[in-house]
Amino acid sequence: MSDQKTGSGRTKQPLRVAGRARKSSSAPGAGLSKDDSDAPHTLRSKAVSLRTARGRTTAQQRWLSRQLNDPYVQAAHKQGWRSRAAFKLIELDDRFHLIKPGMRVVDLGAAPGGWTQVIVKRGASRVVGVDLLPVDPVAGADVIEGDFTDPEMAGRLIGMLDGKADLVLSDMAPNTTGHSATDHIRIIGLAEEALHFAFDILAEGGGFVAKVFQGGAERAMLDTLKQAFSLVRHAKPPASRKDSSELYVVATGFRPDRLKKPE
Ligand SMILES: C[S@@+](CC[C@H](N)C(=O)[O-])C[C@H]1O[C@@H](n2cnc3c(N)ncnc32)[C@H](O)[C@@H]1O
Repeated sequence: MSDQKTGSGRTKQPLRVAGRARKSSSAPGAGLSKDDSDAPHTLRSKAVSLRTARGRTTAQQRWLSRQLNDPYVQAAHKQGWRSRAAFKLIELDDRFHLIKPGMRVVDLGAAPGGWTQVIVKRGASRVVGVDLLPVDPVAGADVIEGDFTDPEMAGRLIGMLDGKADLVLSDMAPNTTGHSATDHIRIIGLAEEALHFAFDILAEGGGFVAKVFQGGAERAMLDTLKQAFSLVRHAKPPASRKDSSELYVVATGFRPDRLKKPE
């Protein structure tokens, strides 16, 4: 990846994690995921094991070849990010100036921890997160394993944060089914849950970012966002693959007074 000039006085190469990237918990030993969060340093060993399988070009091999030739995967490996997804947050933050030193941030769908690394590196003072998958510890953050949609999870995260949040980020993505309408509805469902959680935990003026897929069902969520935040934008960061319908909603300036009170 080419270096990013942030426009906010930040260094061009935003993070250099000392030493080699750690083994990621989201690098599934059993099979390959299409998920682009797959930790880059595990790919070579996957390639070796796939090469031992004789014969046809499988979808896995095509996926692996794409990963190996992806400049973001290579840059993540070199710079010590746990995922290529880290660059998406870097790009979103460079553009929208979301993370400020001393902030309290919630990271939903954190594994393997690329976004968590970025949040900590950019100066957040308190970072809590959750993922279905275990996440190797990130110094300066507390990430738990669990399902965000569990009824007790929101309360657990609120307890861990011990106060209001300045920023709620959701990079959660369900496993794709291949049926785009179904995938769209599932990811919007997760984003909506994240938004309602954000309503409970965000301080006035706070921000909310969530991954969605283009497809239409996000319109209702956008209406809610526009009501509750001063500014709502869409962004597809350059690191987001062009052939993916993924994009992010970025809402800033939370206005709790504008939320409809229950009757
Ligand atoms: C694209 S990955 C996140 C990548 C991460 N932001 C990073 O930079 O490393 C999406 C994650 O969402 C998680 N996820 C999906 N559904 C979830 C749920 N209901 N609760 C918690 N995590 C979930 C998946 O396990 C997956 O690790």
